[in-house]
Amino acid sequence: MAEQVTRKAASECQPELSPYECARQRLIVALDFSAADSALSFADRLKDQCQWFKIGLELFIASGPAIVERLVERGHSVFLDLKLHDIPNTVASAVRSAGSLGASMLTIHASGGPVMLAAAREAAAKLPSPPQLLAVTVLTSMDEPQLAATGIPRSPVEQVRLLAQTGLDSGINGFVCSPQEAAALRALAGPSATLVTPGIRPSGSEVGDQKRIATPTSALADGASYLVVGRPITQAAQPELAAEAILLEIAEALAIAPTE
Ligand SMILES: O=c1ccn([C@@H]2O[C@H](COP(=O)(O)O)[C@@H](O)[C@H]2O)c(=O)[nH]1
Repeated sequence: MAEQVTRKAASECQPELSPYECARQRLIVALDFSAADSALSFADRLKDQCQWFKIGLELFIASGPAIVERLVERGHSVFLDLKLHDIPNTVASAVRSAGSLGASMLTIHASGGPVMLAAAREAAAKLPSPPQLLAVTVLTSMDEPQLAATGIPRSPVEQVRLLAQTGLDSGINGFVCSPQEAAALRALAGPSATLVTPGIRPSGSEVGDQKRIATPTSALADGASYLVVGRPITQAAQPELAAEAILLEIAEALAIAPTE
């Protein structure tokens, strides 16, 4: 195979980095805004603190693919959270299109099944500089009754394990799960897997529509590679202070118990 560089940032930090620098590499801020200008000015406010930004469906649909390039141009790493879920041929084509934009990570739904996952992996593998594919297991807004309502008679952790095993069997080694399943998924997937956890809530912050949450400290202790935080930072009265408090909590957790 031709030499290929995956645009994945290392989830473990180099030993020479301080815990604070390492924290900067492991926090992903969700830019859930409805316009490019608001997202970019918010990213500029946090530019000295945050390396990673997540672009989700709201921003991507409102502002188009150019938003990825504009964040990358500013020196940021981009997690493109499009949660692709369609027939294998369509997902493979979407991976080819999205994978050329410059994002470092791209999501697909694990529940699309093994054929779809393998098609996505094969499409990514042919790109000159592919993003790391992350398979979304069970959305952090789902609990057991919500799963049951969609015909899934399992607990979230059982369903996360099942979908992650499907991902692993299809050659995918990165997953989105809630911090409550991080320990189980780390045990299943091993130390080299990338575990990205939304549903992060610092103590005392509003939960909103999330169902399976944990603090930054707990998520890291359980083996999360990256922590995704949206509203606790974007909706804070002083986002810089909110981001700083989370970075300090991550840095402290890493200093006490390096997780990788
Ligand atoms: O299971 C999932 C997958 C993705 N997300 C996304 O992460 C952020 C979380 O934002 P908060 O404001 O911190 O709740 C958001 O963009 C979701 O689309 C998720 O929450 N859960």
